[in-house]
Amino acid sequence: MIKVRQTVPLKVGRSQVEAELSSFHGLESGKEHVAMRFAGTTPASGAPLVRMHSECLTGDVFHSSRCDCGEQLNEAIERLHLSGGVLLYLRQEGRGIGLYNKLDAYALQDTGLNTYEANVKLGFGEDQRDFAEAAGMLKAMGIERIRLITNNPRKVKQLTDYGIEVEAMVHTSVHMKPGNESYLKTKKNHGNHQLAID
Ligand SMILES: Nc1nc2c(ncn2[C@@H]2O[C@H](COP(=O)(O)OP(=O)(O)OP(=O)(O)O)[C@@H](O)[C@H]2O)c(=O)[nH]1
Ligand SMILES: [Zn+2]
Repeated sequence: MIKVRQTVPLKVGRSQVEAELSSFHGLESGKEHVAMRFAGTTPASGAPLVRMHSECLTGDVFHSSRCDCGEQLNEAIERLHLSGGVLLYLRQEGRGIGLYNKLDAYALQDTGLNTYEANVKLGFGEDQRDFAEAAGMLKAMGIERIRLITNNPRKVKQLTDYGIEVEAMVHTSVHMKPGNESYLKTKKNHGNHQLAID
């Protein structure tokens, strides 16, 4: 049974907005997933807005050109600051394969494989993430109905299967930049991400 362990106030994001950071007991993976709750300046009525973000050290921290993760994280923090809601920051680097393996996958992508093929070539699944613990974290916070910020239908399906009602999928903007165009196109064409690109 997952329970909230500790909650502390802090300021986050580029605009240093107020949030509450929570850690958890009972995460079987042993990963240090956290949740950040935002009060919102003009909270909307209805189910709370949630962003379930998988860790990407290269994108979130170093603003790597290869992906859109850091931009999506910043966008989510800004939206949650306005509307209120929760950010789950999940320590599932590289779609669950870890940082070192993700770097191997990047090296393979430089030889012509796409992001999914590179995972498979390394002996992993295309996407190894499981969102059971994320669903448990939401329930521990008393949240069972949400609007989810994502373009990824797999996240919606998994949360639904784990007993969270996803009332709406709230898409992020497309964060295309030199270096991540084929990554985004592959997410759309192979991963069925709902991205408004050709
Ligand atoms: N294996 C692998 N992982 C990657 C690659 N590029 C980004 N990632 C990881 O993909 C994950 C992206 O997470 P999210 O942004 O939460 O999810 P998403 O599946 O892109 O879906 P959205 O909710 O629409 O953003 C992070 O863990 C990144 O580290 C890659 O080329 N290979
Ligand atoms: Zn990334």
